[in-house]
Amino acid sequence: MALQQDIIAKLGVKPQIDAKEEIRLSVDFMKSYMRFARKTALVLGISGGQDSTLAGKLCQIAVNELNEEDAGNGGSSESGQNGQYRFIAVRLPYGEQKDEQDAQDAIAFIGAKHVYTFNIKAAVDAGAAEYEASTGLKLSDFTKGNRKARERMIAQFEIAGEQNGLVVGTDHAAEAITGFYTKFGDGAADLTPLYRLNKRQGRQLLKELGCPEHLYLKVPTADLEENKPQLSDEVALGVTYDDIDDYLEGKTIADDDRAKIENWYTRTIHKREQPVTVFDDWWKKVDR
Ligand SMILES: NC(=O)c1ccc[n+]([C@@H]2O[C@H](COP(=O)([O-])OP(=O)(O)OC[C@H]3O[C@@H](n4cnc5c(N)ncnc54)[C@H](O)[C@@H]3O)[C@@H](O)[C@H]2O)c1
Ligand SMILES: Nc1ncnc2c1ncn2[C@@H]1O[C@H](COP(=O)(O)O)[C@@H](O)[C@H]1O
Ligand SMILES: O=P(O)(O)OP(=O)(O)O
Ligand SMILES: [Mg+2]
Repeated sequence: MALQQDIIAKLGVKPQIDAKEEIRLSVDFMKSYMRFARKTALVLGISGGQDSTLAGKLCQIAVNELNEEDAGNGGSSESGQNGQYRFIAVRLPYGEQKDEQDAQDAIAFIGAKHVYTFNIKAAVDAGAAEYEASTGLKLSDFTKGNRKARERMIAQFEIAGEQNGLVVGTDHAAEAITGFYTKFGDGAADLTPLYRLNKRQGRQLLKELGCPEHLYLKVPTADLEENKPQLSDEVALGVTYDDIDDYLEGKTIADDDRAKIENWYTRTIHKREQPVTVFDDWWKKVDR
């Protein structure tokens, strides 16, 4: 119980939310951070899944409001340019994506005005071939999957670096607790507006925003492994998001599910920390 309370506090999860208030919190956070950082673009990969649909919609609302506020000030913003704020949605398929239509539906729902398609296949395959040629070893399908997530990260940082932008991440409490993301892949971002929400709270926000049902009821998948196409997160984790969400809301769940979640949490502490230094001792307290 003590660990559960500790995790809930660390991840900042509320047992109940008001969807309108949480939308406002995320939008205002992104607007004020963009003004602080003097950045004019938000960059995010849109996969066709729940999390990027939600984060993308919040980004679009944030830049629309910034542009309206600047126009209302007669264009007398710090930079003096009206309509300067942009949300850049990035499609990042590996070859052809089976659920491409969902990604297009997400972009339509978001109302994204700037969309790039960056096919990561050539870069991923070239890197994988180079690994095999240089080491003489076979690259596993699993590790090649993580390479895909990192290639997506590189593409987004390249766009942000060139276009005065910030990379938005979709990490939220139900992913953070299990460390279910690729370290320095989709785990790498400049700001994470969904942080604190669990999976069902994300769905609540999407409903409030008028999202088509098929996008927020979709089975969550990282879809990184060729040998296991569209493998659901829940199968890979061995625990359901309903159980993870209940746990994060402070409820009592079955002992074996609790044990699985806490085991994922402990094994992945390193992903939620900065790279370890001589000054760190968190790892000395981990019971392995
Ligand atoms: N949200 C999603 O659906 C999503 C997205 C991407 C990836 N994933 C999943 O996340 C998983 C990622 O795989 P992973 O976690 O094996 O790879 P990873 O690359 O994210 O993390 C493993 C790496 O972390 C480092 N590391 C491991 N233990 C460490 C420790 N104790 N201290 C410091 N560094 C350490 C090592 O460099 C190791 O290669 C996969 O199961 C993948 O399917 C899920
Ligand atoms: N195919 C994809 N196209 C664009 N962006 C993608 C794609 N797959 C993943 N992403 C981005 O990565 C995060 C994490 O995805 P998970 O499904 O949680 O692994 C996703 O929100 C997109 O921003
Ligand atoms: O991150 P996304 O958008 O791919 O959502 P999900 O994790 O639900 O697949
Ligand atoms: Mg996904």
